[in-house]
Amino acid sequence: MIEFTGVSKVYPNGTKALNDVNLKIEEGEFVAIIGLSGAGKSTLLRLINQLIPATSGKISFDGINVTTAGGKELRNVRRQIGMIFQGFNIVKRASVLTNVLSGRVAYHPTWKTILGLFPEEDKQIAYRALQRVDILEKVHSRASDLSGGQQQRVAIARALAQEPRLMLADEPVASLDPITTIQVMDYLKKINAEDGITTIANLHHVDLALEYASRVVGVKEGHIVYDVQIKDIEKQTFLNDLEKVYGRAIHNDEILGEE
Ligand SMILES: Nc1ncnc2c1ncn2[C@@H]1O[C@H](COP(=O)(O)OP(=O)(O)OP(=O)(O)O)[C@@H](O)[C@H]1O
Repeated sequence: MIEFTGVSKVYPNGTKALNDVNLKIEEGEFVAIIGLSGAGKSTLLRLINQLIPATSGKISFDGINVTTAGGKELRNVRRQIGMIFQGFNIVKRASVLTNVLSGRVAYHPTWKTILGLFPEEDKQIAYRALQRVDILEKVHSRASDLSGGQQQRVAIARALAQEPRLMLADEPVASLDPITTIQVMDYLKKINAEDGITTIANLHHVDLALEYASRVVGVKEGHIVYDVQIKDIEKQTFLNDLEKVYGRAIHNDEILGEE
């Protein structure tokens, strides 16, 4: 579904964030990207929907070269990719419904969406998306009145309303407490399992990666240094392997479940 071939990213200030990355992700996978702060995880994620452009190499999404796509073709790719951020990125002064309906904008002419003219069918899609994350009762609340975990669920509902085939989650739980973290990860996993939506999540906690992902990819200094299918590995082997990614062993107190 997604293929990186020799992809590098150098930011305008000269920072080499990714260096000759080759990576293939198949439909339906739940991939956790792990690595130290600054390793290049966010860059890797954002290249997929061209939030940032690659410096060299090729990224394809279902055979479409997104690195050269523009206009209609790029819009078509982006429509299929939902995105969730650490800071939720929802419009706080707007209602929950308005936020979720914004996931539908790519399906309509801009002038209609600016005027808030969404067809009834879209509202039904938004209600269903909110139901999936058990927050339908908040549909008319102002987003700013919700807790962080609830706001992230609204963000997931907005991404779902887009009817995506791929979900990119950039540190989706980094701002949440451990209990809310589990809830949000459970929703992402459920959506991946039930809808077959391919999911790629940057995660700071390695035990979340181990528990929720089907595959873990480790990034270090812009290179992919680790790539494992979770079903093929014992927990202790996985923890030992993390030295390749973090440059040192992981201690028990760095694991969420041990906090
Ligand atoms: N817009 C930018 N301009 C210049 N350098 C950048 C920019 N964005 C990221 N970088 C640099 O690129 C490198 C990779 O950053 P990236 O955000 O991809 O890492 P990360 O693994 O996601 O880190 P974190 O876990 O802290 O979010 C870092 O050295 C970072 O400082």
